[in-house]
Amino acid sequence: MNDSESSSPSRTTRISSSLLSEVKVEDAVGMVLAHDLTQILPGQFKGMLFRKGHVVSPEDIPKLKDIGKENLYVLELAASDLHEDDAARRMAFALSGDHTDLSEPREGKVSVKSRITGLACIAREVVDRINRVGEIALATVVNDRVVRPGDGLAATRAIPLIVPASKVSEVEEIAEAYRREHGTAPISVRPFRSLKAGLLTTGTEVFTGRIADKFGPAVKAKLEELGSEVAEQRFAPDDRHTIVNDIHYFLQQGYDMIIVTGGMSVDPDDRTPGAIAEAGTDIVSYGTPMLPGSMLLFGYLRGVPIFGLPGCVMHDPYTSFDVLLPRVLAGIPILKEDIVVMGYGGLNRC
Ligand SMILES: Nc1nc2c(c(=O)[nH]1)N[C@H]1C(S)=C(S)[C@@H](COP(=O)(O)OP(=O)(O)OC[C@H]3O[C@@H](n4cnc5c(N)ncnc54)[C@H](O)[C@@H]3O)O[C@H]1N2
Ligand code: MOO
Repeated sequence: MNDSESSSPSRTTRISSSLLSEVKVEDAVGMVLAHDLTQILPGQFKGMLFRKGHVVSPEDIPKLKDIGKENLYVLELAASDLHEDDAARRMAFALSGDHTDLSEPREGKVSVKSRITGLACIAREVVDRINRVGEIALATVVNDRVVRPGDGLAATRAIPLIVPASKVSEVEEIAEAYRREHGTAPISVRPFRSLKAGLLTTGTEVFTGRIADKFGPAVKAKLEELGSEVAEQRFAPDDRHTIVNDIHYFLQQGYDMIIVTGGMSVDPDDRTPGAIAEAGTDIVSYGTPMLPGSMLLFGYLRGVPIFGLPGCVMHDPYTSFDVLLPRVLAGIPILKEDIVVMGYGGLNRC
């Protein structure tokens, strides 16, 4: 806050080109609140006690004092300024695109939410540029996160109650430039395609029935959760030739994705990576710098995405498969560099 123009009974402050006059709570009966007022009761409640536009009544006075309000603002907004609610609304509108919804402003914040189950697409460079503008805040989830209907993607807020409209215009220009260049908004959601996968479970111990298959149910559950399915599961012993033949069989069936499980590490019986290569796969990466899931292989066999899944995918709830599968389902091509950068932050409980 800047200069104060008078003291008692009310103090007037200039913010940007607007005037904020303070009125003692006792003198505010009949007055219209200029912004939402928040109450925080640690462990119990955090939210609005009074909404912007509320007309102060005598019964409100003790409640206002309980949340520490001795004075309230009367606002004279200049044409070149924006109230926090309008600033947040305009920024959220400018930034958000496909499959998103906007909330109403609450306590100066507008939330951008997903309308569907899909992959959050967040342009990090835009987020950073906007947060360099100053006096405004844009917080988002990380790019490529799986979101469900109603999940938050981003929230916008002005830091002071009043911001120069030029700050918001700057945000709108950054968002518009991104849209022009990329044909999509900086914040959007990509829907998942519904793919049919061929699943080949390797391991002589499973093939011969020594142990029950635990990989099938785990992979099926992961695909179904995102709207895809295992169309057919086959079993193979640890024999390279058989694995190659089964992969080719899946290709002939026209499945959208091929998943081979087990036999991905360093034992002599681990035949899967060699078989996937021999089948003719363009291997993007064998080895993924993430734990669990470091022995995962990803490639394309005549354009069909193919995974080699290590044993941990059957055991650990979150592995490199959970990072890459949603991207494949969203139709995003996986490049070597996408896998290289998974190492930073890629150590999960393992
Ligand atoms: N010396 C090293 N040891 C391990 C390494 C390594 O680099 N050096 N990598 C580790 C990592 S990381 C993983 S993950 C595991 C798993 O690798 P594999 O994919 O080769 O798994 P398998 O050897 O085929 O089996 C391991 C384990 O899981 C059981 N299994 C496999 N498939 C099924 C199935 N369909 N249903 C039920 N159980 C299954 C199998 O019987 C074994 O008990 O390797 C680490 N070790
Ligand atoms: O493929 Mo394994 O993690 O990395 O457990």
